[in-house]
Amino acid sequence: MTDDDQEFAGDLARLRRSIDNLDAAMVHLLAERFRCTDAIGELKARHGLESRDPRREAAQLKRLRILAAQSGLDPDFTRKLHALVVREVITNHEAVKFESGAG
Ligand SMILES: C=C(O[C@@H]1C=C(C(=O)O)C=C[C@H]1O)C(=O)O
Repeated sequence: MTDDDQEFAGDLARLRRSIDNLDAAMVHLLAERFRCTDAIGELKARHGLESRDPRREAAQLKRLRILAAQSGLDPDFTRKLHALVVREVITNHEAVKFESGAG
């Protein structure tokens, strides 16, 4: 192995260790977020509120677009990620509503 090969292998391993740490953090952050949205789903079902809150989502998207631009993340990717997460949250809320007999 040349010095260049060794440097490459070291860089790749170091970067992949960071990615593994970041993936673990993302899983923990998402788990915590779903714990909060599950609790909100229970509250909404109990109080007869709609699962979806378009005004809240619009405010989140506005804020996320700014944060993405500030941190160098593609704002469109941020929008797609938000849509994916919220879609899952709404599915969970609808299930809770149905199970509670409010659906
Ligand atoms: C969690 C809520 O319910 C829905 C899910 C949202 C989210 O995942 O952030 C935001 C708005 C709602 O459409 C909420 O109203 O806060």
